[in-house]
Amino acid sequence: MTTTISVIGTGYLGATHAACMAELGFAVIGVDTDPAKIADLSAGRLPFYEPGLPELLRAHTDGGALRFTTSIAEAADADVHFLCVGTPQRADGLGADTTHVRAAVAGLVPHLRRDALIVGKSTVPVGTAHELQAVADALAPEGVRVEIAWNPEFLREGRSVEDTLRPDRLVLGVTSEAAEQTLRTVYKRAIGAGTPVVVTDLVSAELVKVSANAFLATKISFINAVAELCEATGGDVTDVSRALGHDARIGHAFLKAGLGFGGGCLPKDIRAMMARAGELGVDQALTFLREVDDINMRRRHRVVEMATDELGGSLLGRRVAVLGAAFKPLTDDVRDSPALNVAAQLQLRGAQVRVYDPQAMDNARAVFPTLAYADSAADALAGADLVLLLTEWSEFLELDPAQAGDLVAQRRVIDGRNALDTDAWRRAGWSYRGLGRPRMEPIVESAAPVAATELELVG
Ligand SMILES: NC(=O)c1ccc[n+]([C@@H]2O[C@H](COP(=O)([O-])OP(=O)(O)OC[C@H]3O[C@@H](n4cnc5c(N)ncnc54)[C@H](O)[C@@H]3O)[C@@H](O)[C@H]2O)c1
Ligand SMILES: O=c1ccn([C@@H]2O[C@H](COP(=O)(O)OP(=O)(O)O[C@H]3O[C@H](CO)[C@@H](O)[C@H](O)[C@H]3O)[C@@H](O)[C@H]2O)c(=O)[nH]1
Repeated sequence: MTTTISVIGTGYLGATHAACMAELGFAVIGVDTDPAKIADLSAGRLPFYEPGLPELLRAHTDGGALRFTTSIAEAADADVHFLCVGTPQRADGLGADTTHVRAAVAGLVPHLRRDALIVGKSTVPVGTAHELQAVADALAPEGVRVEIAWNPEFLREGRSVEDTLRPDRLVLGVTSEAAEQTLRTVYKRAIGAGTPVVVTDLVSAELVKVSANAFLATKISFINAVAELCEATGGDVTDVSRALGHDARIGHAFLKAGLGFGGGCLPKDIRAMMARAGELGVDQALTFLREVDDINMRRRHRVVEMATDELGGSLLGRRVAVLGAAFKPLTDDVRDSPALNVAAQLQLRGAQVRVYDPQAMDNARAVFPTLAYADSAADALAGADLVLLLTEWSEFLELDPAQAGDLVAQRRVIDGRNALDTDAWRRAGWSYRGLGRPRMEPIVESAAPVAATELELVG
């Protein structure tokens, strides 16, 4: 008999998980409270940009292994239920809003007709799984036993299919041997021979997830703090980072200095972790995360300062091309996007900003409708006094600096991601500023190289 899986919440995480579970051979039902999202997914249309996912979605909705509904009752007969609903930052503070995970469990459990395993994948404050178990126990129909497990998700947007089908580790927070075996069976086709599986309790599983994101955020802010030092001293953070990364104990990953981290996860998760530590009376353990957050936000202000400085002290009426709106390349996600934050700050200070992003234009318009948007990179560059690269899409890294130079009013670029080929841009007559790097002037090629014989004569 085919195992049936339900996936509750079909956003970036849930839609990916549902399609990948169908790819692994299960019958999958995806449930979401958003009817527009469900209409799109049911028709095989992915309502966001994620490489490789549209093909999986289309294949399995067409093939019948994957279907979607707004009715949680229809999920009741599944063998395993994955919780993938949002846990956004609470409007009234820094903690995570767990309303949706509670609502999902409270919505599902009364419909269950047999024992069930509900597996949390959302990122939650430590202790949530135990609270959900209490909710489930209170609402379970007579004779039905519901077990909550926690299986945190580590996928990265832009690589979510690969990360789901070939995870670098699995964390199974369980309270019974049976739950562990069920999850091992579900993931059997995804885990290669050497994939580590860490089996642990609910609390530790919840903690792994927030700790992983806090560590990644700390690594980025560490190198961005070094960038601040470089800016004060004339050092080049890209060289410092490269040299640091060669130490195998440190590594190159997540050591790229620039505009810092954004997105729907890292910023909210470090704030939620601090808030939870406060609630638990151990806030001192995580006060350093306040610094991590502050360093990160300072980078955004620094780019605005640099832009003002480049334009002689005032942004008023100056034309600024902003390349990038998504929080990173390969996604259309603009949640807490550093690029959009900078674009909005520039506009507030009187600049005429034109933003272009290859995938995130609709989402950007929805969040910042008053910003001006260009139809293409070339359109954004036309007549610009200053160019800002804020999301390192390959389309921008592949721009021909000479052709780009013909479009702008002034050949000045600020590379907020330290990603451009500096020499190529400088040789095309651009002045270049990166973050945590010295200002670089255009390279003027000398017209006639000195002949070797002349050098010998001088020697
Ligand atoms: N996006 C990622 O890369 C990623 C990776 C790992 C973990 N996570 C975590 O996964 C969770 C979801 O993140 P996301 O980025 O997919 O968010 P999202 O906002 O894209 O999706 C959440 C979905 O849940 C739906 N929803 C809310 N309440 C519901 C309910 N009661 N029943 C059914 N559906 C409901 C919403 O309509 C929405 O479609 C968060 O906890 C996040 O921290 C996200
Ligand atoms: O050296 C680096 C690496 C990343 N970033 C920035 O950090 C942010 C986050 O990047 P990334 O972690 O790749 O994006 P997410 O898709 O948000 O993934 C993170 O958040 C997910 C949700 O919790 C987790 O599942 C992933 O493991 C975790 O990497 C982006 O703004 C990047 O531009 C840097 O500034 N420097």
